[in-house]
Amino acid sequence: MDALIPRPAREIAPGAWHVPDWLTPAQRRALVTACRAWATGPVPIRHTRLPRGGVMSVRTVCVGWHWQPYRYTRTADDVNGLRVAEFPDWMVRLGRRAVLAAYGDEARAQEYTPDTALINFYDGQARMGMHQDKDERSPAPVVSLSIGDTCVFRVGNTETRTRPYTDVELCSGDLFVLGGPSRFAYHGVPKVREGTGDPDTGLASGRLNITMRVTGLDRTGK
Ligand SMILES: O=C(O)CCC(=O)C(=O)O
Ligand SMILES: [Fe+2]
Repeated sequence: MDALIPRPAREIAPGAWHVPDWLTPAQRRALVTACRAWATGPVPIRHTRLPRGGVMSVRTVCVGWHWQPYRYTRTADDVNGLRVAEFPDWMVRLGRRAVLAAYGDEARAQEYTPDTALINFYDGQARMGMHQDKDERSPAPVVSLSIGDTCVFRVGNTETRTRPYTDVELCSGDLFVLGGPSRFAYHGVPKVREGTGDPDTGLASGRLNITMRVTGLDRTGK
């Protein structure tokens, strides 16, 4: 994003924080490399199939727990039946730093222990409709990291998928945290601005989004 236009950190709705340019260029590159490896296996990245027969336009691969509409399991039963990659400790630490950056609360950051990440890849045509992240049994924040093409991220309210909502431009390196009263707010991605990313990240085109979450499930999935 144009460094001449300052983009201060901003609370978009109560508990919903946008922290522009949070990831360093080195972190962006490292995340692209890690996500590229996860995309190949043990469970390959795929368009998630929806129960009523459609497919999502984004491609998704998960670590820690596998998400399929609308639950988490350890094995990717709707893909190849294999167990997903372990959630790495470095990602727990990154999630804690993200919570600290959003809320400035060291204790809240230290107790944050994400155990799953959904990694979404958007080409220029991909979108995500308004939805709530509600398959987790924990009110802990969702930490979202964006790399590559800029998108329009729509942050709504907890009651309806319609207005009132606020549109935010998420650029490469931006952090967004949905927590507190906005943890279960509707949100979506109505548009990706094709060709706006920085190839130095290692991503030649498209948009990568990583959301870390706390499933609230124990090891057996209960
Ligand atoms: O791509 C984004 O910024 C949001 C992704 C999202 O809402 C999700 O994976 O649940
Ligand atoms: Fe979401």
